[in-house]
Amino acid sequence: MTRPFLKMNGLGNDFIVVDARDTAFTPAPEQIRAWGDRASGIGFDQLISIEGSPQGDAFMRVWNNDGGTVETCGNALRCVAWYLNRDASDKTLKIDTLGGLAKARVLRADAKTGTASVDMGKPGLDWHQIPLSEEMNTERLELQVGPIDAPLYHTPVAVSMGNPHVVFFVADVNRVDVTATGSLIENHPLFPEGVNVEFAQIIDRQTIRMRVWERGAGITMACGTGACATLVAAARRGLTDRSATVIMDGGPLHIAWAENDHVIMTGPIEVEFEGTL
Ligand SMILES: N[C@@H](CCC[C@H](N)C(=O)O)C(=O)O
Repeated sequence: MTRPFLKMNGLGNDFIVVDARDTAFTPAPEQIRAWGDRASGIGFDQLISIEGSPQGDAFMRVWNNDGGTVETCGNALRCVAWYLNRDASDKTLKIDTLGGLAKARVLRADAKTGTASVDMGKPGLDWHQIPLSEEMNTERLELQVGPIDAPLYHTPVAVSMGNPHVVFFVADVNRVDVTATGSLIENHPLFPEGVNVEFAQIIDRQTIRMRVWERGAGITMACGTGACATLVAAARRGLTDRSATVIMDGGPLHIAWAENDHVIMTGPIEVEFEGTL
């Protein structure tokens, strides 16, 4: 059976989006890995299917390119919002995910691009079994990768945005070996279900530079849930205001942690091409 898809991205974090509202889509993990391979397949960070939902406008299912199902994806939520509301009518969409219900508004849309704002819900500050202090320090996690003068990574902040994140604050994000360090932390025994890893450098109280190692996908150009987790971690530690721009390799997202505890993510989407699986 053939399936049409859209190749989309949010700040370079890229997806294959399949509309499965009428016909079920249940790809096997090895098939996802083959499609996701950038050398021999189509290449993407996540595979997304849009399904029907009894409690929302749609259900968004997410697989990483290693074939594993995960709870949610912030950048893909903006893409799905654009897909469901391409005329950018003044409408709040409810998009359900395994990580919880998100509410999205499309602020601008044309045939190939758009801007959307997503209420990602409340961050989880006690998502993991690891003992967290008041400051949410994961005090048992400390590691050094590389030569003796390499940076020491320690006391990250653990935040759930529906999916798990640990955020490390560093003096210079350009000195971080994201692949070596990120893959070690993703597979650290403290995180039996794996974890997304953010390395964040505070520029000023409204600006954070962040690089990410995504669970099940490796280095990506941007991570929406990672940007939200980073802002929550920084604001909770008193390093930034509750509203800031998080600049990733693929560009900036605006994140606000509102007084009602909800995290609002605003940023762009882009359509690259369409095709058939
Ligand atoms: N790129 C995403 C997150 C995708 C899932 C993540 N790798 C996980 O395993 O939880 C985003 O924009 O949030």
